Amino acid sequence: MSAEHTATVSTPSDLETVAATPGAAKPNPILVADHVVRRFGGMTAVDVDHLEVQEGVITALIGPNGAGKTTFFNLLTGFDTPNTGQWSFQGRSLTGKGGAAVAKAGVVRTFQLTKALGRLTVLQNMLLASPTNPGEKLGLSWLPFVWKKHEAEATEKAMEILSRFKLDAKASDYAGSLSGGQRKLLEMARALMTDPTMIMLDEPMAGVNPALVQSLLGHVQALRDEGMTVLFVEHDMHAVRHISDWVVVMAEGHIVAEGPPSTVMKDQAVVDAYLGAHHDTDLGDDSLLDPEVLARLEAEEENR
Ligand SMILES: Nc1ncnc2c1ncn2[C@@H]1O[C@H](COP(=O)(O)OP(=O)(O)OP(=O)(O)O)[C@@H](O)[C@H]1O
Repeated sequence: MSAEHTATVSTPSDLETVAATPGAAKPNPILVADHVVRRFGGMTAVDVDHLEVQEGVITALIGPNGAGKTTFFNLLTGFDTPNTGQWSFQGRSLTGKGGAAVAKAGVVRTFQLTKALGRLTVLQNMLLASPTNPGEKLGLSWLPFVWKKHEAEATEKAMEILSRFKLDAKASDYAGSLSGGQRKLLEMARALMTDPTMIMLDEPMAGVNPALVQSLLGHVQALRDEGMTVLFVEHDMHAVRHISDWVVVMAEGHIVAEGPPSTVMKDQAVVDAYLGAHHDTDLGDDSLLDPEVLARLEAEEENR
């Protein structure tokens, strides 16, 4: 984290004064995007005029299928190139930077666990996500004591993160043998190997057993409470309503609404376009976030 950002600690209440309008200015924006356009042939997948993501809060990016959410994520994280547009993180331009440079700047995204990664163990997955061996920069990584020290440190860090997500007992299991919920936890755990300032989660609740959704939500909130900025794409509206501090709605490539979940999810245009009949149900039973209940749910999930 840069010096200028350690000085300011944002909390969700800082958003109370922000206007619920597309492109609204935030008190402490960590990511700012302007005029980001991505076309595929004649089709415009993303056309975001202006977006500010507030530091230290959980922002959900929602919208119907094909709205451009994943494409926008890919652009911001250097995995795709826009036709036009600029964006910056902590005041520094990230425009045109590739995935590795974006990660180095402190922005990391989760990826779905692919088949190939499923054939590696949980610990190997974690070590693959570890930042480059510092010895490589100096051309010293071939020296056994340099790489052994790095490997030992990375393993220790990986095991610490795995234990936070209660996956340490699975360290030597093949990642492919994990349940849907455990895979999502591993995706999050992998992302934390780089000590990010901001984490971007692509559908963290997809394919997760409802019992474990509560646990995942708790983990995401814990990251925010530790000061991390979270931006996540999600279709599960209960999850969005329950943990988001701010919601941004995309449709046909544009940002069509943004605001606190209570406001955005009542917006008739958003409800009609997207949320359907169950928009007013909040899954948010905080008693389920009780650590003992969570431990039981996680144990059940593990034994499945
Ligand atoms: N590589 C590509 N080539 C051509 N068209 C693409 C490509 N990637 C995305 N698109 C199109 O761009 C539009 C936006 O897709 P995108 O996946 O970003 O939407 P999304 O909001 O993430 O949807 P979903 O919620 O279904 O994941 C869609 O019409 C999609 O078909």
